[in-house]
Amino acid sequence: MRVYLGADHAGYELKTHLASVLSKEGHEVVDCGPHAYDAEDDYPPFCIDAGERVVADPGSLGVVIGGSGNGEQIAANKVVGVRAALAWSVETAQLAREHNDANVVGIGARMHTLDGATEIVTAFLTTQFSGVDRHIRRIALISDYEKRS
Ligand SMILES: O=C[C@H](O)[C@H](O)[C@H](O)COP(=O)(O)O
Repeated sequence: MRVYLGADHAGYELKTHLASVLSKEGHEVVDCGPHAYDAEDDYPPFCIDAGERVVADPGSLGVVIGGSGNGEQIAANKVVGVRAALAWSVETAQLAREHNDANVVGIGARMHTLDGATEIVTAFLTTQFSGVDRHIRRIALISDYEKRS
């Protein structure tokens, strides 16, 4: 699977770790930056870029990483067609895919160990959307609103 990664300084170490782990697992990882550690950088451009690339590449998924994951999720969700979920456990990551068909996950690197965060991201990447009618209906309501706005 193609996986787009975006972050900021707070997520830089985890992004680097994930790029290595996911590549070894056979994923095609696209690093949307930052490409060097800069303690003063800002997450929006990197997360918006990751979100745009996911939308332009159906079947791909995105991971946006910061200190909390909150701002990263907010930024990615500004891209039309992105459904970014903040996941803080394996279960919330799985539900983001099963119920919400999320195509981007936000992760708070300061909230987890590297291994713990990797487990959450792996759960997100390996879980399928359930395709259940009620979830399709709810996602369509969100998309309809997005198209009207
Ligand atoms: O929601 C935003 C993220 O958690 C950022 O990674 C965080 O705000 C960065 O904080 P600071 O600039 O204090 O390192």
